[in-house]
Amino acid sequence: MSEVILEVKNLTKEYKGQGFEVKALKNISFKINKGEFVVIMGTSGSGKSTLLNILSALDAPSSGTIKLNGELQEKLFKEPNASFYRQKNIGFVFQAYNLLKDLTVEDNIVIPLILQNMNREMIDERLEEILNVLGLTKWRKHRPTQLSGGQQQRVAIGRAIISQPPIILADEPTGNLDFNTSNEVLESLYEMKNRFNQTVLLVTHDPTVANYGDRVLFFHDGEIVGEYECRSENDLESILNIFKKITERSKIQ
Ligand SMILES: Nc1ncnc2c1ncn2[C@@H]1O[C@H](COP(=O)(O)OP(=O)(O)OP(=O)(O)O)[C@@H](O)[C@H]1O
Repeated sequence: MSEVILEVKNLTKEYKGQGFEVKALKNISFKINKGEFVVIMGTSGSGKSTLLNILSALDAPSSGTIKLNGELQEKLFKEPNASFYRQKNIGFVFQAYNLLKDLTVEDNIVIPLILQNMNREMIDERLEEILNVLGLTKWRKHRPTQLSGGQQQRVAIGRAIISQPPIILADEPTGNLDFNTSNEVLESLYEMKNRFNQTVLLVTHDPTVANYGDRVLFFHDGEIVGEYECRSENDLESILNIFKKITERSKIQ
């Protein structure tokens, strides 16, 4: 039976201010199994960033629970618990790469293991494998400014995966890349997830990107309004159709 890595239950988030109240997440529930690549695809303002912020412990939910690796994350939203939780549990891949510009490719990739005080021999062993799978061996001594956008994002993927965290959260990881580079980066991410049985949750508004997932959850107006199991590379049309229906419905409302 598949092992559940992340379980989100009845999650809500309300933002209240002077004269406004927004329900950014309305009773969201879903599960992700170990090794699954799940994509959250949604219209603008559907609550994708809100969800990622909560899963990263950058923001607290109004109600609901998050279980990661079988552990209920109750006291999560208070520093220093939040930083510790992030370091232990989450690999991040951002749209803007967020690499340290003064460090080489290899030093950027090993940061999470240095923070964990792993011994150098083990670090080097993992580093070689990651550089190899990501095709970055040749660039290992380069600094981020000496790399293309696609190469920088592959470094960020290496950094996210090297500690094999329970989950990788990827926020529009190919938003700054052209179509071909975007596909290359997503193929790298997919290959890495297969190699290490890594669980990935990726957020996007782009159907082509969503097509790389094993499963797509469709978000609209703070709710999960659809789900699609990807079976082959020909899923793009189905994903597009579902997304079109969702956006058309939102125009009617
Ligand atoms: N700090 C905040 N204060 C008030 N409202 C907020 C805040 N952050 C988000 N919202 C509102 O919550 C809703 C969901 O926003 P969110 O940023 O999660 O959407 P999104 O799906 O990530 O959108 P996009 O794809 O455009 O980035 C929106 O209506 C937004 O205006």
